[in-house]
Amino acid sequence: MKPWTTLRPDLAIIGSGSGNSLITPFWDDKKVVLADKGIDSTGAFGGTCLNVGCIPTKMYVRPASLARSPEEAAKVGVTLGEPAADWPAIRDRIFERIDAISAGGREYREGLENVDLIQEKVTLTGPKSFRSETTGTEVQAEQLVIAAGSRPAVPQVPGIELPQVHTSDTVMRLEELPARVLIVGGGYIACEFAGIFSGLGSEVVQINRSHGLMKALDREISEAYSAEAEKNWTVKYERTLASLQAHDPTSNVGGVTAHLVTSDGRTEQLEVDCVLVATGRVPNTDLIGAAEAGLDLHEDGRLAVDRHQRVLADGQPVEGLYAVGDICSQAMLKHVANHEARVVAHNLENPGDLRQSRVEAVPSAIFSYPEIAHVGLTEEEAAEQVGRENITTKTQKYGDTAYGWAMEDTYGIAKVIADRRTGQLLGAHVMGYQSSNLIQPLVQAMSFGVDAYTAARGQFWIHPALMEVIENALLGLEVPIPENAPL
Ligand SMILES: Cc1cc2nc3c(=O)[nH]c(=O)nc-3n(C[C@H](O)[C@H](O)[C@H](O)COP(=O)(O)OP(=O)(O)OC[C@H]3O[C@@H](n4cnc5c(N)ncnc54)[C@H](O)[C@@H]3O)c2cc1C
Ligand SMILES: NC(=O)c1ccc[n+]([C@@H]2O[C@H](COP(=O)([O-])OP(=O)(O)OC[C@H]3O[C@@H](n4cnc5c(N)ncnc54)[C@H](O)[C@@H]3O)[C@@H](O)[C@H]2O)c1
Repeated sequence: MKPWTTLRPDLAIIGSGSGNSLITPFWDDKKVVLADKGIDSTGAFGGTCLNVGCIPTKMYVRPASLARSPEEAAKVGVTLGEPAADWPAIRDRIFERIDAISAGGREYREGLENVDLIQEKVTLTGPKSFRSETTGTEVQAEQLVIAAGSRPAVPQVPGIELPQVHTSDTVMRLEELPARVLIVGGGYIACEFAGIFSGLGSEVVQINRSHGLMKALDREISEAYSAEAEKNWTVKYERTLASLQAHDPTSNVGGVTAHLVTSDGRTEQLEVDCVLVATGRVPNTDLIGAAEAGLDLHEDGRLAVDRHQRVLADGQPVEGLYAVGDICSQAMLKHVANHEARVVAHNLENPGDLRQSRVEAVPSAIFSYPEIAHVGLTEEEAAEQVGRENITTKTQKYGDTAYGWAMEDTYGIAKVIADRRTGQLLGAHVMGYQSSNLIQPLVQAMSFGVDAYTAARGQFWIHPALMEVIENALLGLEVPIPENAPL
């Protein structure tokens, strides 16, 4: 065992994902400790988004959607050749870029005189102190930010440890494109990978415990998306994974038999080459020993924070102790973590002028096939919050706009929900081509409090761009026309 060294920095951070951005020039003449154990599967620096999350997944979504071009082209009279996805080339293009960025980020931090990097797992020893058993370092910080993220939740069924079984942390580095993939789960990660693997040419079977996919979304969108997914790959509802058995237990290349159980108790078997488990993510509060350090947790294991992102202990904010990202946020989204990091960066530097993080109009997108984007309330939530009689909704089909005709689109929809008394937008849900971009004017209107009529008529919409689907959705709402409204 190494002798213990004690560091007393002005700022310590656990987590090099969103936490890494907190080391602003303000800290140049002060001492900072950054602790990160690295991504479990690769040891990489820089957290989930860069290494195993948003960025590599979307770099796979792009080739997968290009591989679908022949079906899209055929709708408008163009015949394209049979697509062939070169998985090793796609994988290497993605990770050559990402691994270099991660390595460069680590090297940069290692080279900074004012920053000590602890590249090991650390555990809290008090609200603003932690230790690394491996390096024998104890850190007692003036201010501490916990940005330790989340990890995949894996159901503990027999065979789950087989090498053919993956989470999003490992599946993107497979040697070959699997011919048959079983995807377990009906949420973000499961739906994105179902789109990727089916687009690239794998035979995909997606199973979900209940009926329908993306069930946390507006019901109309969840139903429309599920119907499209069912056309694009095999979806089996009301099934859980009971166990997995390797065909050849001594090899990690052969297939596996997945034993499923239906909700009415029947058993089924599936032969696949690879299993992706995407059944949610858990915050890493247990890994850092948050409860043992006396910090408050939500029921789902997240750290409890106030609007200034200060961590609570016994219901009270601990001065100089902050959290950002998946470890504390209900929405496990990178743009939320980034916003919280900007707020915390300000609060660390200005303890006498604390700012709050914004929780209104948080959008997100599911980059599946089709793509979905949403912001604000679902229709059910809106009806509950303001009364069903006070809401107005409009669902605009892409296919009923000029660009939708050009695309020969058959499934794209944009749904908007507003308060019919004031015209304020309450929620927006878009499914279809480029929905993650199309939704942005609605996020903007909600963020700046622009009513639906003014949002529609107070600006030009380029004709005949696909964005007209959003203009038409807004114009379809039954909302008051403000006095002197734009024409
Ligand atoms: C497959 C996938 C796709 C995604 N796609 C999107 C997307 O398209 N858009 C979007 O907005 N969001 C997406 N997300 C979510 C997004 O990646 C996360 O919300 C975001 O990366 C969280 O950042 P963070 O800083 O909270 O945590 P992380 O980036 O996970 O950083 C936490 C760091 O803390 C380290 N750590 C944990 N415990 C310890 C410890 N005890 N000691 C030392 N170090 C420790 C970890 O190793 C890790 O490096 C996706 C997530 C996944 C998994
Ligand atoms: N594009 C994006 O923004 C993006 C992409 C990926 C992930 N993420 C973030 O990461 C989070 C985690 O993603 P996720 O897809 O793992 O979680 P999720 O919460 O979106 O979906 C989890 C799914 O697993 C199912 N499930 C849970 N426990 C199960 C069990 N024991 N057996 C069978 N099924 C089970 C749930 O019913 C649900 O369908 C998301 O909530 C999101 O915040 C965002």
